[in-house]
Amino acid sequence: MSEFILETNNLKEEFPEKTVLHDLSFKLKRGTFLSIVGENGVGKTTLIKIILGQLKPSNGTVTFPDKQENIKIGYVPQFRNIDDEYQLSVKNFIGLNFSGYHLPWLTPKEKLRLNKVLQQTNLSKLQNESMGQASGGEKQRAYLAQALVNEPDLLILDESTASLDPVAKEDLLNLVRELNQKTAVTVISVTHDIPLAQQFSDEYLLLKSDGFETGPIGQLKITDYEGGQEHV
Ligand SMILES: Nc1ncnc2c1ncn2[C@@H]1O[C@H](COP(=O)(O)OP(=O)(O)OP(=O)(O)O)[C@@H](O)[C@H]1O
Repeated sequence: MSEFILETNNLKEEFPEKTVLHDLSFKLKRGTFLSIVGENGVGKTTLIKIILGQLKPSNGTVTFPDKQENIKIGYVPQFRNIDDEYQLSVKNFIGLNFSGYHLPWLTPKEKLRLNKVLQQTNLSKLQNESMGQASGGEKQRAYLAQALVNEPDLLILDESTASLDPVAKEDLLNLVRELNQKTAVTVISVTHDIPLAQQFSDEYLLLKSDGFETGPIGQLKITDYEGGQEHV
């Protein structure tokens, strides 16, 4: 198994109005918690879409040294509220994401996995509650649990804590960090919250309008971030 889960080489995305990602090359070590930061519009979500294979870069490549088909990716979206009337239980909501989900019941193996993920995300007690009645932080933990059911090698959080209150933000990231340290799942977190990135990550990737910077999180200075504090 390679030491690296993915690497990008000279990535560039040319949109009609704008070019983002300027010969972006970096290697991500397995087990790392990487925060991707940068101003609005510098290409953070574009990079995630390229990694997920949803968008083809205009130039450059993303490669998975251990072959793409062997790498499972879990994705946690930005928080979106779910209608109060949404009746699906927390447990069934999480189960929706099992790959090969096509039966109205779960296999014994899937049930075991679901119970483990419910425990890992502190949702066991809430499993039979309806998603509509869960708090914002609980809903977001359910999205995290959905991303975890297929035992991903790489977990991608795309501004997943934005719109949560400060306590729920920290709870979610504490959980992700614990999973990262216990199970060695690699984490990529896109965020505008520099203090939280500094608290929870190992490495950073700062995208800029004309380039990028990467290194250990201790080297990321708030002043490096164009716009600084006003975006925190
Ligand atoms: N499909 C597209 N066609 C044309 N332009 C696009 C497309 N997707 C993104 N862009 C433009 O590319 C730039 C980068 O978008 P992207 O969503 O990757 O930025 P971001 O860094 O994630 O921003 P934010 O912090 O606001 O979420 C933006 O100016 C956006 O308008």
